[in-house]
Amino acid sequence: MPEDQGGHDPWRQEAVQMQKDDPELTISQIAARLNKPVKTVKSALANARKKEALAKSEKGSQGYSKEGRNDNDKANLLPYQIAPIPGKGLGLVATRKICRGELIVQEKPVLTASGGLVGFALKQLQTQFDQLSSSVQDEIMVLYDKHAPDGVGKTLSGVFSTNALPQGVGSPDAALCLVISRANHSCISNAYHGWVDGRERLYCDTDIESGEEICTNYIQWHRTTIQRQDALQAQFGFLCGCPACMEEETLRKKHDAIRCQIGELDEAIPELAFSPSKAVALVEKVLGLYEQLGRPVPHAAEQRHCYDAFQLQSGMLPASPSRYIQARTLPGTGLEAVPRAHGMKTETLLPLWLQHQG
Ligand SMILES: C[S@@+](CC[C@H](N)C(=O)[O-])C[C@H]1O[C@@H](n2cnc3c(N)ncnc32)[C@H](O)[C@@H]1O
Repeated sequence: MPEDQGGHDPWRQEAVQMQKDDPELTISQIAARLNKPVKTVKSALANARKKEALAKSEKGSQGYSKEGRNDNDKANLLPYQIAPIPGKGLGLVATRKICRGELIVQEKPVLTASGGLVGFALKQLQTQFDQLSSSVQDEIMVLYDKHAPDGVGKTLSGVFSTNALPQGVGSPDAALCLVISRANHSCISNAYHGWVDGRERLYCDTDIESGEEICTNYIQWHRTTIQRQDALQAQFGFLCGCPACMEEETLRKKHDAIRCQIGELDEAIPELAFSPSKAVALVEKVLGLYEQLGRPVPHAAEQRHCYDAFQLQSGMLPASPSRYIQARTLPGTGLEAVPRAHGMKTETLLPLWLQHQG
């Protein structure tokens, strides 16, 4: 049996364990520690991931239990599993409670392409694909292709355009990841993406209970139900039936209006960079509007708006408006360390900001 095609050598388990213990370790570092070729280790890890995903989805199809697991299992479990979701194909399901702000998974992309999700260079993509091991190629081609809903006639470009994500907000470059690709959409998503050091990250946006589906938001959030549904149908070919889309009409209209208002204020805040007190008042208003939606303020939104408040009040504005808009969406700005309970008055914010800066 070729070295990268399976087998039970102990080093394979050791490689998997090393990656689990320290997700920041690169394959080259693992290979160096095990004294194995990088290609062999890469292939062994991909095989192990595939087996794990398969075992999990088989478990899911045999009847996934919403009750969660006992405490002994919890320590060894990934916080998610890939499982069938009625009406949506496969999806990600929490295997335990996941807390707001927690990192759910971080992945190195298997394919990247410049030129965005639509205009990416197919040749560039195909060249990268051809250089991957056959097991990783298989893992890519089992992902969903929106142009081949019954799985017949899938293409690499179809799989890529269905699943790839921008490398950070507004980036023209796209990346394809094997696990994060399985996250389905909800207009009241409980998870969000971040791009850090060449890796795609999935974070928890609002607390997720064990057995609950982990969903991201595929489209612009600040839109009415009809606008969201039209966009999802056109771009991804499905009709959204999430709890926000299914709300009773009066409530739905009220929430649609709040979403649009948040969108307008969100755009107005960076424009007010040189009137900090007005801008901070808007930040407070936005956070209040989120609360009127009847659920906790999502973690990503709160981080972004607290970042606004800090930058505006401390006068530490990035050089240009576009830099500023980019910076406010970066995950891990550390501002979550500053509780909103402190209020947003300059005299409270400034010392906290300085403390935060070390
Ligand atoms: C990135 S994939 C998500 C994972 C996919 N369900 C799978 O089986 O691999 C996007 C596709 O998932 C399906 N999908 C995502 N969210 C959905 C939802 N809320 N309702 C129905 N289908 C959904 C759509 O077919 C969409 O084109």
